[in-house]
Amino acid sequence: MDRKPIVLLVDDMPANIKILADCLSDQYRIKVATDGYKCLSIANSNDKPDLILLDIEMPELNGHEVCRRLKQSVETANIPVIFVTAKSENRDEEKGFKIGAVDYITKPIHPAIVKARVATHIILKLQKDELSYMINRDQLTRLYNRQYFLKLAYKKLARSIQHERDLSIIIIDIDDFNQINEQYGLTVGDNVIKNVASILTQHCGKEDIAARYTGEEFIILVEECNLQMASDKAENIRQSVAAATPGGLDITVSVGVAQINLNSSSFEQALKKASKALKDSSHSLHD
Ligand SMILES: Nc1nc2c(ncn2[C@@H]2O[C@H](COP(=O)(O)OP(=O)(O)OP(=O)(O)O)[C@@H](O)[C@H]2O)c(=O)[nH]1
Repeated sequence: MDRKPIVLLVDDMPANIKILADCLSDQYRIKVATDGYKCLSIANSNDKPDLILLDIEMPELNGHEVCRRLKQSVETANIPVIFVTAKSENRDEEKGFKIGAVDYITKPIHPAIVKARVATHIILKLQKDELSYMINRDQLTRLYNRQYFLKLAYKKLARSIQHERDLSIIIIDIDDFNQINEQYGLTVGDNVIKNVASILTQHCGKEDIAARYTGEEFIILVEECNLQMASDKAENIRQSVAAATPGGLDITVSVGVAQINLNSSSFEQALKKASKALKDSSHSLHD
């Protein structure tokens, strides 16, 4: 773990925040919010907390409402919330869990208990993050795997339809890859795949989604990109791979491109089109 986990402390009383921060600042990076809106804004930022300690009774937006909103949004639903509150009745605690909290700490604060509970939930959160990273990625290249790519692609497609933004796909296939394996062995083959993945990542913008689609085939979903732009990008990738001699070998890739018709065609149709374009281009390569 190369970064300190982030704990967000939310309480309208600065004195309470100070007590919690004194318990936790040795081990965690601390962020603070003195109202519910600030908490939601930090939780939705790029530098998200790994855990939120949330007071319940706050003016304007109370802790229950904040927790509900956090759990309703896909952006923030997986951030664990612990209520830290003076409300100590069993039914209060039960309500906290029903809303989606993972734990419930009652005031007055006992530093050792806060530390222990925070440690437990931080470990669980980090393990969960690691697990979902592994589930969604291809182990060799660290690109997204096909299943996760398709999940993200459908979301992106819906967004592109909503905002009427062009969307294109590029398929990239390493030529004669079977021969590389047979001639140089699987380890060299693996390195070639890794190198090609890294080259195409260099051509991807922040909003592009790149994945390992099959063994020696990659796919990129490019947002705000029409057919011509996608073709240019694909050609740049093709030339970069040819120039890079991945693993010391003269590797070439074939590319296929398709723009998704947001009005009529489906994602699957665009995939078929791109695959056909890829086949046509690799046939012409071998003709
Ligand atoms: N080294 C290595 N080989 C893999 C991996 N995944 C799949 N392969 C191999 O990649 C090869 C792909 O073979 P083909 O689909 O015939 O690909 P090709 O030789 O490029 O043929 P075309 O796609 O028709 O141009 C198969 O032999 C797979 O066993 C991997 O992770 N590492």
